[in-house]
Amino acid sequence: MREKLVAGNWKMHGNQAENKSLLNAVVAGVAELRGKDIAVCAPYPYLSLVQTMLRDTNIVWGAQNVSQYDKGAYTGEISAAMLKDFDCSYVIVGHSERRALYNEDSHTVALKYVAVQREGMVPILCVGETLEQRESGITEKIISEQLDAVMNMAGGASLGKAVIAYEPVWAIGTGKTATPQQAQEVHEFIRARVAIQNAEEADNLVILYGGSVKANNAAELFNMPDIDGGLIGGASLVATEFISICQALQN
Ligand SMILES: O=C[C@H](O)COP(=O)(O)O
Repeated sequence: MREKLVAGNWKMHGNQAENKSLLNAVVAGVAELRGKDIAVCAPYPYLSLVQTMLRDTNIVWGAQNVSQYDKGAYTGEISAAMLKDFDCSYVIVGHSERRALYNEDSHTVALKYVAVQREGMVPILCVGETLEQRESGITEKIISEQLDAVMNMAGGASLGKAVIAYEPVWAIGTGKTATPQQAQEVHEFIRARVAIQNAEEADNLVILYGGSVKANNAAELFNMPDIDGGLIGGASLVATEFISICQALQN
């Protein structure tokens, strides 16, 4: 039985005061949801703050990126071991903003994925197509390439302890959500693709949907058979919205 998960991705937003007030509200608002998997992925400078504020709560925290290297002369980079040192649970890898704005290719994403798993954390691997790719009918080809880079990684990246987030690029921050049916179709494809290599892992794999999830559409999305929760951007910055989205896990 797969556990559903809601993970907030704060992206590059917030400051100490705003983060404290957001977390205070969210912690109180989801306290009754003990047993549900809830995470927030904060910007690096706030890792310590988030770690401290979430101690003894039912929310875990994650990071939004990681270096593919273990250690060394990589100015400005943050290693998986450093994140683990702050009790990080999840690390987003391959977000479309990083693929598009920082030229992260699927091979680099796969190296990051492996680095996260090596430290015992759970990677949230983002995959998804642009509008142009969808309209050209190559959504499945794009997703397959992004998945295969990880599945075919030498040394064997496991999809056993991982989360996949399907994030159609055209739905991110646009207010244009994929319909539950559109999302379900791709989620089902992802699970089937993973099942070719390992049916049990595919069955247990948590696949999140991300892209303009709000309080008013979360339940409908999360009720689809292959949608196991959400990766939430903008709405994770608004306590009432994020709490309602977490509550939608119960339906
Ligand atoms: O990581 C989160 C996604 O990019 C979705 O962002 P959004 O909810 O603001 O559309």
